[in-house]
Amino acid sequence: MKKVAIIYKNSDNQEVITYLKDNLEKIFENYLIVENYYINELPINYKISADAYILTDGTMLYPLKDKITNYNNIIIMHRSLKKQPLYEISRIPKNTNVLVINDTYETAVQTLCSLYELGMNHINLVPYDPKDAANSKYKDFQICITPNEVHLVPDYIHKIINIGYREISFDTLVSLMFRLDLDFELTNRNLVRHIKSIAEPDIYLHNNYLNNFVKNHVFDSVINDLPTALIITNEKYHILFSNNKAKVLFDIKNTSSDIPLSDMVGHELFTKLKQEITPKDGIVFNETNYFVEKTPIMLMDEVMGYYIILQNEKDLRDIEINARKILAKKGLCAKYNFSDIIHVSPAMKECIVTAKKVALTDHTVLITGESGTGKELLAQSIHNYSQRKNMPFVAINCAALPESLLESELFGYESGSFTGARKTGKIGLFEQANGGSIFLDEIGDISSNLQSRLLRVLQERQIMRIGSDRMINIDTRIIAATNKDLVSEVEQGNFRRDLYYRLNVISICIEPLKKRKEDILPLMSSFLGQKYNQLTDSDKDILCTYTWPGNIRELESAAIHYNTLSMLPKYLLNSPVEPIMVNKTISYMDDNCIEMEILKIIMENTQFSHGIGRMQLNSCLKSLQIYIGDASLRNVLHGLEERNLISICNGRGGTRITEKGIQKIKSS
Ligand SMILES: Nc1ncnc2c1ncn2[C@@H]1O[C@H](COP(=O)(O)OP(=O)(O)OP(=O)(O)O)[C@@H](O)[C@H]1O
Repeated sequence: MKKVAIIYKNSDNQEVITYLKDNLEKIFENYLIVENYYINELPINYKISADAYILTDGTMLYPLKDKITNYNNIIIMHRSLKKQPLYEISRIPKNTNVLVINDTYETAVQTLCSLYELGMNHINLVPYDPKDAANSKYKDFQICITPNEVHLVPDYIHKIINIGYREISFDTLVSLMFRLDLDFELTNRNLVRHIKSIAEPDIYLHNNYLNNFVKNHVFDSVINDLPTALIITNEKYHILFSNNKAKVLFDIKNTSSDIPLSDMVGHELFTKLKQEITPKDGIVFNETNYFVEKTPIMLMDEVMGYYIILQNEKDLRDIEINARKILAKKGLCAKYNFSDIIHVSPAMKECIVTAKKVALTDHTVLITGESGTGKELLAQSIHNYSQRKNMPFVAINCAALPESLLESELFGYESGSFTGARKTGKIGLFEQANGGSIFLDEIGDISSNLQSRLLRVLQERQIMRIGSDRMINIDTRIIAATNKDLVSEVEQGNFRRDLYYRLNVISICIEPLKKRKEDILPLMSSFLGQKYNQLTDSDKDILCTYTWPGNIRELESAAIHYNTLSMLPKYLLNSPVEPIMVNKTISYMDDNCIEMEILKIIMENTQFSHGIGRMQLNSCLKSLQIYIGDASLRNVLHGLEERNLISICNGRGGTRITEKGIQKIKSS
């Protein structure tokens, strides 16, 4: 604890003396004790021993010449007025004569000067001399200002403005704080409180101090409460600062700086930290993984020190999980990963290989495939495999909304831009997905107006809200999907060619389930779990031979049916679309091979006068162990006829090969 001596000329005004002592002790709390000394009472050879001396008047320096041990720590006390009463003084009418009454003429002059310094110069202030109280020159005054010396106010004064005892000025307190090394959080906080109650002419000093206090306070608490350990060292790796996390991690108890870092972190880690560290290098300390970053602190070309950040790998992962939870709550999160895509087929494998490659870039992706083949699943997996995985994933089905609504959903709008628009305006999905990905499902269904707006987004990477004239930059990866044949849509003039080229940067086509039958049973097994073992061979045959027009979505429904009722849906059993299979094994011919086999049989059986009937054709197929139902066969024949490969005659004429059909067989 430090000792401060406040030195007065005499002990006449005990109330002020007590007030100032209390004032000082209140601000510095337990860090100092105050003792009062009065020059007129000091014995001749007495030496005042203290850490700092506060003189209430500069003229006291001379008489104190031999009584003070350390001249460097003398501070002349300045005084300040309280803020509150100044308002009342400012309302006194202009040019009014006002008496300033204090315990002495000198202190009255000091108070008067303080008032003028604070801008109270609209009134005529006159210092009062208590020793000359009878002087008639004071008799005309009706108003007085006094710092708590009400008992000295003469009777003829009508209005007394008591401004209370003057406080110790801010500069006096700051000077004391620095000289005695009392720059602590607590003293600073008390000083800030004190500043707020006093009025001082040097407002810049106040504001500077306050701003610095706020800045330091914020920096301190932010840096100390950081979830990462932070150490600042000098160029010799001596610790200058360590935040709370670093103190706990390395058991840094000594608060004084300049401790060698090696003493705290051990030789092994110190050697690593001294080396060049690439961003996010990993180290192990106390069996925990940390990512380390080391940045030199430069002054001109010289390294002055380093700041080192260590981040617990698990904390990082937790942050990631939390961020995902928040996005998930808002529905802006991709759930699926590539590992969720169940497949064994080479076709799907190839899709995933391509998708993984493209995920690591920011290119636009176009996913095509029939409905329910897993386009959204693939889109989500691409997002989650990309650098953007912790940012939003926004999906929208472009076919589900009318054009105007889709436009406002995608681009957002400014407040009041159309009837029914929200007052606050609305942020569009492109903006919401900023930093992440947007999945535009059923892109083939958007109107020509939206096609041109989308083209602009793809080209400029900027959007403009409806009703706004301001372009907003967006950093959103676009993944589009469609079950339409976009090439033929372009040919028919339904889809802009330029937009198609912009979208079709990398395209991934997911085959329908009927073309990757190997995936059916693994998918079913995953949907059914344990119950899969109850499927009979015949059930499996049915599953594998059905053509699944609804693809995996339909397969999922069939699994739910089986799970609930322990049987496959009836429509599968009685399906008009009969199985097409070879050798009853789970290896299947694709539609093209079957067509070719049928074409060959028709050619072999085409005579001048007649062709081959369906019954005969089917038995020929069976002899080749190709089993195909009548409805399916009719479909295939119809397709071949449409392409002029065969001709079908009614009645006994049967089906015959055409010249084009023969050419097709020859060229196969
Ligand atoms: N390979 C797969 N493994 C596991 N589940 C899958 C697979 N493919 C699709 N699914 C599931 O099938 C359902 C349909 O998939 P998804 O919505 O991704 O298809 P889509 O092609 O986007 O359909 P649409 O074109 O109708 O929007 C989803 O429940 C999805 O999880």
